[in-house]
Amino acid sequence: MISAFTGTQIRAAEQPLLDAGEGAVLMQRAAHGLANAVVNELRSEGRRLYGSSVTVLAGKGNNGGDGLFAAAILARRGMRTTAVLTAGSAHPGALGAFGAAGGRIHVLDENNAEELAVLIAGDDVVIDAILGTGARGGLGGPAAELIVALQELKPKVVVACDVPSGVDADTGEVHWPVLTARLTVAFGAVKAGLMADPGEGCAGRVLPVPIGMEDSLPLPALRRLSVRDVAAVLPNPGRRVHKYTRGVLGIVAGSERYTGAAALSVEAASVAGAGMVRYLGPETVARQVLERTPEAIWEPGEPGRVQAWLLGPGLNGTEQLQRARDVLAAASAAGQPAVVDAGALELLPERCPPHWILTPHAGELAALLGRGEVCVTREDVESRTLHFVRLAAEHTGAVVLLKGATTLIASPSGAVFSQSEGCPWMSTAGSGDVLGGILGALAATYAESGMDDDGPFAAQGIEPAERWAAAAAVGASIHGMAGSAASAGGPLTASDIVRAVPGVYRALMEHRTR
Ligand SMILES: NC(=O)C1=CN([C@@H]2O[C@H](COP(=O)(O)OP(=O)(O)OC[C@H]3O[C@@H](n4cnc5c(N)ncnc54)[C@H](OP(=O)(O)O)[C@@H]3O)[C@@H](O)[C@H]2O)[C@@H](O)CC1
Ligand SMILES: Nc1ncnc2c1ncn2[C@@H]1O[C@H](COP(=O)(O)OP(=O)(O)O)[C@@H](O)[C@H]1O
Ligand SMILES: [K+]
Repeated sequence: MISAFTGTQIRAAEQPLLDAGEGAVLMQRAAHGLANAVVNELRSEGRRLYGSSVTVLAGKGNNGGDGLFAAAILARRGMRTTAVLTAGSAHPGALGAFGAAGGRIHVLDENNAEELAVLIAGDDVVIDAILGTGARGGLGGPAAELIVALQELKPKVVVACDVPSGVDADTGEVHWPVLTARLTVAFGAVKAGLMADPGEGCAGRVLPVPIGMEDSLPLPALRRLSVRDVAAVLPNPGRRVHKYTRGVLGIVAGSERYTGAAALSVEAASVAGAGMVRYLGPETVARQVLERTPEAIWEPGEPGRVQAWLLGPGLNGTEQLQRARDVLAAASAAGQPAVVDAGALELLPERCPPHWILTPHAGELAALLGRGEVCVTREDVESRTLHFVRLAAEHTGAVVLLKGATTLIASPSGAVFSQSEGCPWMSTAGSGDVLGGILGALAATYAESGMDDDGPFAAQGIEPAERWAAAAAVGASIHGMAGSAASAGGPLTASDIVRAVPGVYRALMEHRTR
């Protein structure tokens, strides 16, 4: 499990060490971690350190101090080093060390941003150490000009010091312009803003470097399940199971207009481990669903028993909407878990049970919040994903899974998970319907006993109030892994994601036995 913390939490954890006069030691550890990361990045490209060039963009705070100390280490190891002081002044000790190691210094001013950008862009590595956790807002003036010009010139390798400057370490909000990093070296722990969009999109790979305050960290603001975590909680049918004990999922999806959504979600649920899928919908749609997944059962009348529901993909028309309304009311009364997507999001009651999982994309989340009189646009949600997903979970009382390049899952208890295994090729029609099917299958499987204190989530130390959010994170992770496997770097269809799901399960099961 990767845990992420806000800048405020990390500063609080550092405080006792700072009070004990250990600040300089922490900074040295950070600088060594950053310098080593630069060395490894160059070596991974088969480059020699000696004679390679690095520029550090250094702000006036401790972030700039970390960058300058790291550059001093690199200068002593044979790199040609340059510093650009973006605020005129810099951490005195670090600047002294940098000068003593033989680094060249430029001071950014109103007139030289473009010229410096051209100079820097030719270097092998650029270290962004302008702003860290102490930033208020983003870059302005000549520093912003420098970053805009540099971004256009596409420097070879950008390594961000702690966070890319301009990314809010607590929230992932981005104050443009930001220099997109290939690697972000995070000191002490990963910052929450590196695991939520749009911040994550600027950070590249994130490498946490311990600096000695890790034992004092509080509960994380955000968590990400690793492959090992997902493997550990994956339902694994025992010898005595049968289809009903494995979990039956009821699906209300599709319509005459959107037949494919029903077909995709039913097939995805079937391959993602549901014991059985009962489909509820018009006969014309059901025929196509069964053609693709003959294993599913069509329920023209009163449906048989289920452990969980998936409602919403491709939902349209009076008859299907009424069916979904009835099922939601029944599921609420019976205390059954439900995954609620797309068209069914409009049918939700004001407060939902905490074991319902809502799966909006940014536009749908804006509409969902609008029902509670929070007027926001899709763009607002996209620029403050962590804030709005939390707000939606708080307002609805349900688990809210916000889809995107990074998928955020907020529990009404306040816990948030972040998964990012997918790839941009997955932004294709029907991809969300497949996710719905996977989540539905997991909900049906976990419904009976998965959430108990002797279940798999408890064994991973996940608190009862966070377990349904963790289950949704498992679904997002499997969906992302299946999409990336199906893509292998190229385009894909939603059907390809479905076909890749069993392979992902197999790989995870193997992981478990290792
Ligand atoms: N605590 C520790 O001992 C350790 C901390 N560590 C490192 O320190 C970093 C935090 O350092 P920090 O607190 O000095 O703040 P930092 O991120 O460098 O930036 C703030 C500076 O920039 C300025 N500034 C603010 N906003 C601005 C803006 N929009 N545009 C322009 N300027 C702006 C602000 O000046 P002001 O405006 O307040 O005069 C201030 O001087 C952290 O990310 C990690 O790298 C590690 O070494 C481990 C040990
Ligand atoms: N850029 C991206 N990178 C990775 N995954 C993405 C990206 N864009 C979208 N996705 C994923 O693709 C799916 C799209 O779902 P959705 O918007 O509901 O599409 P649809 O309604 O067409 O099925 C979500 O699971 C989302 O997380
Ligand atoms: K930085």
